[in-house]
Amino acid sequence: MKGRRPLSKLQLAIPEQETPVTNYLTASGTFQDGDLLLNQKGLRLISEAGGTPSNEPPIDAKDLDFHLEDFETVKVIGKGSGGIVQLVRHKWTGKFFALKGIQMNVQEEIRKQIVQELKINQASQCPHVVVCYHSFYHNGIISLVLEYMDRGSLADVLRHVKIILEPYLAVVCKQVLKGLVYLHNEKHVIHRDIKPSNLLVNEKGEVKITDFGVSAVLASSMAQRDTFVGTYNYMSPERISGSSYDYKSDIWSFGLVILECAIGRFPYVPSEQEGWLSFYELLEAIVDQPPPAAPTDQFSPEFCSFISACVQKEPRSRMSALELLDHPFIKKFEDKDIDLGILVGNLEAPVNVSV
Ligand SMILES: Nc1ncnc2c1ncn2[C@@H]1O[C@H](COP(=O)(O)OP(=O)(O)OP(=O)(O)O)[C@@H](O)[C@H]1O
Repeated sequence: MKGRRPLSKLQLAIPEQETPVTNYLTASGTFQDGDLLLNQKGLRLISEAGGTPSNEPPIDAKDLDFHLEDFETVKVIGKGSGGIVQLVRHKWTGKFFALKGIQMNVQEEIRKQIVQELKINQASQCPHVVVCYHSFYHNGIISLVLEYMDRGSLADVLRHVKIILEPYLAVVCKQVLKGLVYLHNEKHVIHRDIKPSNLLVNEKGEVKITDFGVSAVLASSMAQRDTFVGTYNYMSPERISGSSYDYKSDIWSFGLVILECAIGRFPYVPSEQEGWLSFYELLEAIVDQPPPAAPTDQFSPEFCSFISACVQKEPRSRMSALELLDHPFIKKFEDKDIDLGILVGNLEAPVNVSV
């Protein structure tokens, strides 16, 4: 197949920003948008009614101790389309965090959504969603202080282990589904960018969803304008074809990710073929072809049925995250005491530090 591009390069650049970021800066360099103030000292909400800074910031008092200068860089641990992710150490507490920097040269509409999502992010309290402890805005870059996940992402894990066996996958699925139930049923947000690099793992074997804030918003803006940054690979048929979509769109992406973990390759690339697919080939495959399935001769009926329940082309036919938690595939391994820590424990941590 000629003229094909690697899957990882299926990206479009963000167009020039329409409104310069400086338009949103106060004289002191603080970023202000409606009821939100963001500067080097962190995020504050201004009371909706009075328009003056609230006496009660929505974040814990302890978070106010976070200043960018209080972090020292240990090393760069990842690179995304929006910027780099560094492992940093908080000088006063000695604790390690992942500091993710995102360039703010985006259009006003997207910037507004980012700001909105940051509020949701800071309030998030679920053991299966990566905690965002704090956010800074400085010199055109938004920095997020995230919980450090010392085994990286599922994409990193897959690079080492190639495939993940069903018992371990069931444990991964259960945790991701709990995170999705939290996002869908409690926070009422669609993640929009479920993919292997957004599912993070730590040494304890905990799996957590990340990036439901900024990157998800960048991705979601594609439906409204041509500013999509990221990958189309895991997009549901309704979403990639520009139709309206809901929480079930995340379930499609989740099913595709889990199938990829099981078979060791992106499901839309046949095994005999190189990992290359143009955007239009991918679009055609996702929209016009039958959904991918787990090979019945290699996987249990429960697993095949689980994948099928996720990757139904008709969103209404897909199970919800809550329903999937009760699926026989999840139930099958529930009392087996499977420790994912054993699978990821042997993998190299991005750096040799204990958190
Ligand atoms: N909280 C974290 N703890 C540990 N590693 C992380 C953390 N967040 C991100 N990483 C690492 O950094 C990498 C890059 O993350 P980032 O979210 O910037 O981009 P991405 O999801 O890979 O791609 P894109 O920007 O296109 O969504 C991840 O794949 C992961 O390996």
